[in-house]
Amino acid sequence: MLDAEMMTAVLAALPDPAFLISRSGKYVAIYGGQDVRYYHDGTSLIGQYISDLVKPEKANWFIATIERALDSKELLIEEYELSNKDVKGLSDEGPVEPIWFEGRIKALDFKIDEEGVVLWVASNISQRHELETRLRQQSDTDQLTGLFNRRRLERELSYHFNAFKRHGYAVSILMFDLDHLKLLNDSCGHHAGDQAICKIAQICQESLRQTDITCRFGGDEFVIVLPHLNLDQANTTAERLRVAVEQAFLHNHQLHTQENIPVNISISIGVTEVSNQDDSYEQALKRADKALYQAKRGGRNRVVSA
Ligand SMILES: Nc1nc2c(ncn2[C@@H]2O[C@H](COP(=O)(O)OP(=O)(O)OP(=O)(O)O)[C@@H](O)[C@H]2O)c(=O)[nH]1
Repeated sequence: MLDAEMMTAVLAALPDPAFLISRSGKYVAIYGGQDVRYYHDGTSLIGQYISDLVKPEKANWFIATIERALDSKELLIEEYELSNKDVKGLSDEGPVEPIWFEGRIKALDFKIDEEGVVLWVASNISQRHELETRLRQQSDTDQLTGLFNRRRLERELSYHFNAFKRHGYAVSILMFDLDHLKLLNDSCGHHAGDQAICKIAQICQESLRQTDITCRFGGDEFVIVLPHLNLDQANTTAERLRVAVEQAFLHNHQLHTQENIPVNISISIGVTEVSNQDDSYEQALKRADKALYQAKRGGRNRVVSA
């Protein structure tokens, strides 16, 4: 059997720090987590209160989580970010960058100083978190342009469609397509076609608001979701974008065929606003697609709304 001394040694050897924290947020004890590559020494925290050590917003979250663990008696698993700069009184020795933690929090069935206590094991998951973030970004991003891809667009449309239904704020959609890209590819080469696609992506990013969501839908088709813009405002935005593309290629990025004939690049845009009659975002997207088709049929380099 293990004696008390052995138990103390076992607890001290725990790879991840394990805190005992009371309902009021007092650090009662800490065990393990002594590898400075992963953790800061937390012994200076003992006897102190979370609310005195971290900013109010974060402290409130810690206290609420402790209360939830105590009241539910369930094992809670929570991810959170913390830097030693966020916690008063921690030494500088240890990781420099903020750490992503996975906290495993469980109520203990005894009290200390008449207060419920939880065991809070904080594991450093920064590497895993960074990998997850990178993978999520990659799976949401179009490789050529760096814009969001169709998969991410569907998520955004779904989110804003539901928000429209619930909160009633306007949501508009632009769908646009390069004019005569095939001709450009054939006369100037595929690389010039790629360059034109990238330049247009850049123009979108420069001329739209940060809250607008620009996506490469596929090939030479793009979709932009404009939260909080009604049809009139979306038409104005579309026209501004059309002109910006036309002007950019006319003045700064004029492309030429191998015979040195200038090639004018333009886009055709379909615009629509999500309406109460729409049962799904797909209906609105189809409307924008039809308007785009009309813009092409009407002679290209124009905006049509539906
Ligand atoms: N360079 C390049 N070309 C692409 C890419 N994706 C699609 N295309 C080409 O873009 C052309 C798109 O064809 P369409 O949209 O039907 O026709 P278009 O020539 O653009 O003519 P309109 O859209 O009718 O004005 C096809 O020839 C595709 O091969 C890409 O990533 N790079």
